[in-house]
Amino acid sequence: MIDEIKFYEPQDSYGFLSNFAPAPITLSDVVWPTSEHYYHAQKFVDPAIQQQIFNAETPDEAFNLSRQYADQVKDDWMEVREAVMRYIVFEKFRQNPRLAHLLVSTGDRVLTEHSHKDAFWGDGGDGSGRNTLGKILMEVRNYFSNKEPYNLVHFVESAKLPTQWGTFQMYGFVEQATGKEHLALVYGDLDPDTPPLIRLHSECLTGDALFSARCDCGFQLSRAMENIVNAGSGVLFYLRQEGRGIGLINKIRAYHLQDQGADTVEANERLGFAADMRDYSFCRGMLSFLNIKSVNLMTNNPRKVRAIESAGIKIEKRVPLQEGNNPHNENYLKTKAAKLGHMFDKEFIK
Ligand SMILES: Nc1nc2c(ncn2[C@@H]2O[C@H](COP(=O)(O)OP(=O)(O)OP(=O)(O)O)[C@@H](O)[C@H]2O)c(=O)[nH]1
Ligand SMILES: [Zn+2]
Repeated sequence: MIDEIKFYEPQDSYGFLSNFAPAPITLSDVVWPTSEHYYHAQKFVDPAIQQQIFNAETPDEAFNLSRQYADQVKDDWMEVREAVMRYIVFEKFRQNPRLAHLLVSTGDRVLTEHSHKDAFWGDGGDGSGRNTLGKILMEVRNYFSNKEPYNLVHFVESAKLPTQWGTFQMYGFVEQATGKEHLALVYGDLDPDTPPLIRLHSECLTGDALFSARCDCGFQLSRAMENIVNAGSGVLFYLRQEGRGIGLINKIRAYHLQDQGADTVEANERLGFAADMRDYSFCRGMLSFLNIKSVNLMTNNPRKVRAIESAGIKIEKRVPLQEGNNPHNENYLKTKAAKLGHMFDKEFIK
């Protein structure tokens, strides 16, 4: 059986593939509301008709107008229509990164416009049609599938996550290079022109879920979520980089060495690891999915700041996140400051 996605109505699942889906496309300083509007307007040389189609309230109205003026369609339209469609479908996805991510996330499934009315662009309803639109979408998908940041993570699904601080929208991603599952918890509405308050939180099962006081992770996690809710909007990225990238079992090995006197950096090194094995480059994929170009980043870690910047993300402001200092993590925090360069206030680690 072929794995196929059939789409048609823009409000149905995979409706974003339809030309009727709202997807603003800017060309020569004007904004076309949908690819359908643009496509129909190109049939005419008369600028008045083009303008009328541009102004159509809905894509259905744009379609109907083009039928109304059928006798004025330009002579070579049948020769150029496929090229026009290819161009505008490509622009639709290039200019709407969320849609490009969703397109790439369809993987290698066959995309079919399931249209009873159309056997050229669609499948004709019974599968006998040419599905030219589906083929163009698959070509465009091929292009973005091989391109950063679209190939870094695949978005899978989103759902509500009510918490003690407020209700977040949780987005699930799969990192393409490793198969790891990462989360973005979005609170409130993100404005594309304002850098949101974000936290890139590396997984620490012991601190985040098991209340460990050996580190500051659990305390930072709750404060970060609280801060985001208080700010009115923001994103907590939960990155599956357990143990600074060495994994849970190796972190227990490292803790064992620390119980015997090693510090957090020495323990990693004795196990044959670098002090910090994390790679943040895939974060660009999640940020681009959320249309975030610059951020206010909650962290004390200068390596994280550098890594994020070198992954192409602009840090507008660093927001310190000093939480949970206690007798059990006193040495851990001091080592972080001395060897990893964490920027803590003197009072926090005294
Ligand atoms: N290998 C190792 N990992 C640890 C140890 N203690 C905590 N971790 C891990 O360190 C990571 C902490 O990550 P973050 O909370 O992002 O903290 P950070 O990189 O110090 O930076 P900020 O909190 O942003 O300032 C988590 O993945 C923890 O599992 C340890 O002693 N050894
Ligand atoms: Zn921790």
